[in-house]
Amino acid sequence: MIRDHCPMTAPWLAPVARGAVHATVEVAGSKSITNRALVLSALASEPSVLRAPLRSRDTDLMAEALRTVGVRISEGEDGEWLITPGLLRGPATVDCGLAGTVLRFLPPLACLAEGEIAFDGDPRARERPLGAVLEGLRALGGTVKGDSLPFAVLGSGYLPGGEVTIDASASSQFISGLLLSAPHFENGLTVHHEGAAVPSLPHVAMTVEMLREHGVEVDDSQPNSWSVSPSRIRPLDLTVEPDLSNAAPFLAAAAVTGGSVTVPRWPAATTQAGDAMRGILTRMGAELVLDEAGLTVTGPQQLSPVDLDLHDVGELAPTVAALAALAEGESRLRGIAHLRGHETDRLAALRRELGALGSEVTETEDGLLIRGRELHGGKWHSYADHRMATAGAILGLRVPELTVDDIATTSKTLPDFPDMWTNMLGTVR
Ligand SMILES: O=C(O)C1=C[C@@H](OP(=O)(O)O)[C@@H](O)[C@H](O)C1
Ligand SMILES: C=C(OP(=O)(O)O)C(=O)O
Repeated sequence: MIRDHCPMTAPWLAPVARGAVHATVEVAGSKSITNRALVLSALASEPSVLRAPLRSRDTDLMAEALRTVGVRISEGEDGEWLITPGLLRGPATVDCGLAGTVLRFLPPLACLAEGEIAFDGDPRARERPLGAVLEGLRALGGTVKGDSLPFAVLGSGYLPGGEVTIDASASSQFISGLLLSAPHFENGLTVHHEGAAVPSLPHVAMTVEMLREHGVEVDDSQPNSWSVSPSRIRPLDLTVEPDLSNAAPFLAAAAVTGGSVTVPRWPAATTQAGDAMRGILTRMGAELVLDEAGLTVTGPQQLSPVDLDLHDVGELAPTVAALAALAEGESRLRGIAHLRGHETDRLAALRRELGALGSEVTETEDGLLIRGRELHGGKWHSYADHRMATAGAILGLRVPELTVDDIATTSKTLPDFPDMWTNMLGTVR
């Protein structure tokens, strides 16, 4: 039986910054890297070690799902995950929660298991786009009952694989999910995308890089086409980078208060989409330094509006929308129609919630126009969306009497968020 994620009932009064925020904030591991690493470790030829993994609802769901299909995952003394691959088998039930990565990365892996693997998740997960993945798996020789959540994969321990064309314009995770399990498809995989542009391509680049780093040959030399040769996956020994998209609200705190926030261990090179915050904050007038201490952002007196195509980095949109609402002038966020299929319809949610605080927001076909205005307090609804909740917290730094209805929903990727936020504000001056 799949349970709904239980929201915290008491509304959270977002703390107001009484001055410029000055803090160093350690941010936990990347969700995207952790969940890819778990899948690859489950399919690797020998046991793997995952150091500093993200522990959150999304990553715990991924680990639990892999355990239910036969993978051994235990925790070491320093919080590292030790992952021992096993024979993949059903019957099993996978709870996807609201995690796009579990929903899109595990059906291909389930096709490699023997027996029936049933999938379900939160009510909203049933609405998130998925059909192209299941159709693609059928075309590759898999047996799938159903076209969206709940559905079941009837595995025979073997998937022929080969060539398939899908429309991945709703989510890059359709491509990443197929690629991650493809080394174990009998004939490997060539997946072509046909349709409007694939969003979030850095996430596909992350998948390709992690596969290559562990001995898998991937050809991504042609646009909209990816080929994976059948191969063994080398075991992982990986230290997970901090989650740069989760770091974004803390950096935003410096930007909106004219303060200064450092996030240690910011990687010099990365495939994480969150790294794009550097360019975005610079365009909004912040100063950035990347050195041995990490990334330090120092906010300007007044944020400048921006015109941004966020197609590649859509998961940053709620944070950027909060910044735009506090900037002077009109900002335009483009290329993010696919956000309508995220944890909630993020375009509608941002329009509604920012509008309710007095912001002037227009929803366009592929984004938002946001005019910075004096805002007033009110109730900020998070719609079970961790990034809506953190966007509310950013606004609350400058807007008194703003309450976030369900701050606990941040546990999807950042379980300590409320304490981290309050501790950061302990160093206001
Ligand atoms: O593969 C991943 O780890 C992700 C891909 C992106 O999904 P979409 O392509 O659906 O936007 C991103 O928004 C999500 O937060 C994580
Ligand atoms: C879109 C997101 O998550 P998911 O992995 O569930 O798609 C996100 O974290 O912003």
